[in-house]
Amino acid sequence: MSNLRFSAVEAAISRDKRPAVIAAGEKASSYFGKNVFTVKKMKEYLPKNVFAKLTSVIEAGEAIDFDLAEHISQAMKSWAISNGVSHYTHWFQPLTGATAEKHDAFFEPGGDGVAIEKFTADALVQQEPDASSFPNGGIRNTFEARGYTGWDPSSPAFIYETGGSKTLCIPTVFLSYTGEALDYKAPLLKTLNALDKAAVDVAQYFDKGVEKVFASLGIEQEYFLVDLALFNGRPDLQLTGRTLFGHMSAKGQQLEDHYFGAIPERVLAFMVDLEQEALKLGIPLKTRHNEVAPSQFECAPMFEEINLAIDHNQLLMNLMDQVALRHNFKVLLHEKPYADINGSGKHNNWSLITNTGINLLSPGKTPKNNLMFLTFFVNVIRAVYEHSDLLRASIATASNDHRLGANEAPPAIISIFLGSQLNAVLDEVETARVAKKVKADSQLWHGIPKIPTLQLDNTDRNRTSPFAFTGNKFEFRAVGSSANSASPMTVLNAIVAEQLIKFKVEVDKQIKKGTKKDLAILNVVRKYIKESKAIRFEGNGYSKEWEDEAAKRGLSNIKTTPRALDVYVSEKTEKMFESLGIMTKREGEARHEILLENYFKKIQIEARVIGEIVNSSLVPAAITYQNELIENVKGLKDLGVKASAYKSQSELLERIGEHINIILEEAEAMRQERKKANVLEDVRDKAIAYDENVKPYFDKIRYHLNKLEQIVDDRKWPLPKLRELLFVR
Ligand SMILES: NC(=O)CC[C@H](N)C(=O)O
Repeated sequence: MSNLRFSAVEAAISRDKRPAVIAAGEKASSYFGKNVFTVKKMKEYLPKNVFAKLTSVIEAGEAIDFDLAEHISQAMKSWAISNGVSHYTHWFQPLTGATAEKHDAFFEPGGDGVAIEKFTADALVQQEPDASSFPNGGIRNTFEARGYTGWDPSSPAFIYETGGSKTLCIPTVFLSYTGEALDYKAPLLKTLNALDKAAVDVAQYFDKGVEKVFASLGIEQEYFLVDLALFNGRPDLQLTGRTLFGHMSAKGQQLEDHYFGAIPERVLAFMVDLEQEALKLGIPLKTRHNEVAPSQFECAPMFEEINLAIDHNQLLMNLMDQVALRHNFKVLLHEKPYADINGSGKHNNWSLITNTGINLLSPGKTPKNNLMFLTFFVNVIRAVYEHSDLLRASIATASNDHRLGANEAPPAIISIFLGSQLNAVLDEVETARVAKKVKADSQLWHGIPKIPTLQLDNTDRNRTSPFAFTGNKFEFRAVGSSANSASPMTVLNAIVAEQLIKFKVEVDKQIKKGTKKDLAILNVVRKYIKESKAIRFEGNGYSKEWEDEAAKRGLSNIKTTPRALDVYVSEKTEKMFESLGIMTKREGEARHEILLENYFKKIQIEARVIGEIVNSSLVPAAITYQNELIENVKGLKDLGVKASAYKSQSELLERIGEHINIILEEAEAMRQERKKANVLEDVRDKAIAYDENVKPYFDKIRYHLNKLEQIVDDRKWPLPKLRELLFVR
């Protein structure tokens, strides 16, 4: 078999289909967190008095001083070295979307041929990577390259093992020399403080015992697996993460036989391996299953504190990639690797939890608790209503644009699904007659409907909703599978913090005027319910009626990234981020520029790959077959066979010729549009040009290539077909 396709198919077919699952041989609980420098391990490695000091610092939420950092660095070093670690690195999340690391050895020569293993507080707390080589939106120039990574003690250090080498990874933020955030983590951490303060202030209306509120997050991660050899046979998958052409396999997901089906053994072996590695890193993976599309799967951990959950998800994506290779699989985290079947999301399940263990988005059993629930619930709705465009922007990428609006992924219109029960509750609160003057507490509660205890997930499911309430949390479903969740979660935390601050101002104003506290709260809650009604939608998010209705309600429907991102630099957004101390105007502008740049570069790469595949691979294959047909028809004619006997062959020849011609014409026209876009100076103009003038060619070219794929001799088609990518495993 000569061509790459057939050798790839052969390699994929001959893999061991029933590999033995490598079991850890121990209970998962015995190795959970084995590679994490947990508080328990710190206790083991730190002197008693130092550990006591650390505990009190953590409890008070104070900063760790240098002396304490010195002790921790020594403890960390001893723990790491006793586990066979040779190097350490600051592990950070630049705006590339991936994680970054630069390793340094503990080893240090001392002179006289002796050497020691060294790690100091300095090395733990701060490092200096080159900031200009990372996306920085003009904040850093090549000649002023300095940037800093700074230790985030709220996320524990861990040992990452790869290729027999072990590295101590220290989670850090990444800032420019001038102090601007150049990463996803720094703004997220800032939102946590803002949210904590705003939520505590409101929670104290109900419970003076609440001293801390944190956001929790559980991230469902969808992904595709494809055999490594087949993946390597597709330059488009390799370079862009998605197939840019390929006729849909005759059998796709239409029989719905894959979802929750039995997991193929080869895939299961990968999953078990992944879970074991994840658990060692303290990532609490709990769920695994087949997703809807063929070769699509999902894994999900238990929820955690939001900063940790996001670090863990970033780590998990690395781990998935690494572990998959051991099984000769490639993990596809792209939102839409295959055009006509489901794409992949990263559903973010978000809630608010108090230090007293109360989930503020879980309806309570008593009327008082219900009012607390309603307060937070309605404030989140109001916040999403107010900043829906910003939430849309927070999930906008070139790859997610392909996913939104079809195949169980939410549309670009942001709306909230509450489920019939809670919708009815809000309607009741809105219209209930509440006594103007409350003599006794008991009277007030007439205005608050009894909320039935909602079991987790007992609300109906609406897969077309971007933001759905699921019993005791909100699920932001629009987040793409390859995203760093810190982007949408920074926005969500911030807008809710801003909203809670406004709420308290309004309630306090009423209290000052003499309204009883609970009534004042209820008044403002009712006002918010009325104001934010437009964002609530229970129906089919894909329908044309909803598009029209949403437009009438004033909700925006921005389908592609370049324009969706505009809101990042709107006055409203800048004011919100600045007033909460999360991002300065300059940081916002830099982010906007980085995202636009990322967008046009992604489309530019796709366009180039299409050009290359068309010209050097698929069109030549079609021409080879066309030549065979020409010979065939000529031969028949020469033999004197009557024309009606090769009429279809002649027509086939014509069809092939027409498709080839259109493909070549369109590819050339696309190249010309690219050239025009490339000379545009302004990055927004460039991104829009790529979106509106270059991208439309993709589907046109794909259409004709797919037609060719169906008629050209299968033996001559050089690149793996979708049916092979999706079903050979
Ligand atoms: N079953 C599901 O939840 C499918 C979700 C879908 N894959 C998405 O893109 O979000």
